[in-house]
Amino acid sequence: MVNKTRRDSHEGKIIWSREFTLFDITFSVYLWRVISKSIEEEPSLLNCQHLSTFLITFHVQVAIQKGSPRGVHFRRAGPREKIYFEPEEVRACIVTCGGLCPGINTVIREIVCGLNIMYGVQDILGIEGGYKGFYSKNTSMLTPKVVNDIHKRGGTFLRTSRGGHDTQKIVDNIEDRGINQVYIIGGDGTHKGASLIYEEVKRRGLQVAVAGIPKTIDNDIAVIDKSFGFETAVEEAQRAIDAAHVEVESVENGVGIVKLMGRYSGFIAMYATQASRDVDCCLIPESPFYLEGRGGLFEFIEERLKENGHFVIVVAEGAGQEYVAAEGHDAGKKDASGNKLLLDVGTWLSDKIKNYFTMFRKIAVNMKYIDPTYMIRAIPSNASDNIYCTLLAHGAVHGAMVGFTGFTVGPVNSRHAYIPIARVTERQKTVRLSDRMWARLLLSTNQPGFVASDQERVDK
Ligand SMILES: Nc1ncnc2c1ncn2[C@@H]1O[C@H](COP(=O)(O)OP(=O)(O)OP(=O)(O)O)[C@@H](O)[C@H]1O
Ligand SMILES: O=P(O)(O)OC[C@H]1O[C@](O)(CO)[C@@H](O)[C@@H]1O
Ligand SMILES: [Mg+2]
Repeated sequence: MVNKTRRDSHEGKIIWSREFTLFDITFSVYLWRVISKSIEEEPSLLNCQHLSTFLITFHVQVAIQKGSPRGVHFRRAGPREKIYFEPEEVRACIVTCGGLCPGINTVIREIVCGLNIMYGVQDILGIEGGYKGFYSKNTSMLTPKVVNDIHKRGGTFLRTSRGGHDTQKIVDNIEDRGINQVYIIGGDGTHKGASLIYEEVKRRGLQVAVAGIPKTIDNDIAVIDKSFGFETAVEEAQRAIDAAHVEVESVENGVGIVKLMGRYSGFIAMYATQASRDVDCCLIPESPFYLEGRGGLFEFIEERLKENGHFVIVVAEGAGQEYVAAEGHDAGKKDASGNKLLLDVGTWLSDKIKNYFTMFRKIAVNMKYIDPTYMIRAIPSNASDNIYCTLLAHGAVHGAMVGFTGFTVGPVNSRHAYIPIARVTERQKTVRLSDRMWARLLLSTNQPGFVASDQERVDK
């Protein structure tokens, strides 16, 4: 399927087996001059001598990210005519870090099968238990047979962890084990770690490809259109919302709350609300809200209870953290990776609504609080995420085999591309309140915009 490279061992350089014609070279130089003006973002190469080859196909191989005046261009993901690594010389490893997400096992499976079946790579190691597994655990051998059924299970076959990223120890280990391709599946934190590994590998002059595969159920990774597992999560969230709706419409003054994941980004809550149509109000971290007074949540609940007899709220776990913290709950705790541990906005909101209606409005509300967060995160990916995971894994494999390094993969404006890791770690993706999706949500729920001033809130 691919032309292999020839190794010029005495100089430690890689040269292509096919000689370029003068036309190829002239054309490449011409293309380079024209195209380089518009290339802003490209992944690093393990060896600069590859450049002319890439240029020949480059003009049809870019994906463009909106958001800057000229757009930012990334190389298209996919197989290339020539590869950098001799398959029999590849020793690859795969590691999974951070929280769970539907589809991780599919990505692991497809990296293994992609390497083995498309390129004939035999030597693939599984790093157990996240970054710390590089230096504290034994590795396991991964073959298509070993990973054959794992996509049917949730979680990660390789296990995961937070914390424990020690760049020196990890790269020592990569060097000691003779690993030359590192596949890292994880979220923003994991990619920050991957970036440090890539820098250290480069500093030591190792010919090791470092490839990231973005994973986060929160869909908060910048640049890419969406992250894998997100669709599965939105679909599974419907079951919890349906249950809340059934419960509250079966009783008098039923108020249901469903808490969904989303630390700083309310994508799951926003999409699950839109999909369901049984939700009266969606609260996300990006959109401030308030409870009391004119235009507040309590007023809205009371109106809807009078109108429909029940009310369903979807709240993202990161929403309203400042209110919960203001009530004396300890907000300073962090997990092993340094992420802030969130306070439980679901139980806080439940108590607030119950107290307000029973004590101040003398209305007996029937509260039903559902927290399906881990149930949603632990399931296997649905059909469309499974296909998506396959594209990501194969994209990463093609990129590493061709000699790219320090990159992550993902769709940019629907085109799978190679994105320099630094691009996805510089910011987190959040819901833009000025975007059409949020406007559609407001139209469908007709919830308050929570924009009244303090004065307007009290002017009844
Ligand atoms: N700034 C950083 N530098 C180096 N390593 C980091 C950094 N932040 C996180 N890591 C490492 O990355 C791994 C995963 O990080 P984290 O727990 O934040 O999850 P994540 O990758 O962001 O995924 P998710 O948010 O979806 O759970 C951990 O092992 C952690 O030590
Ligand atoms: O409890 P854990 O496993 O640390 O993970 C919880 C966090 O992980 C995430 O799912 C991100 O992976 C967040 O939405 C959530 O706050
Ligand atoms: Mg994270």
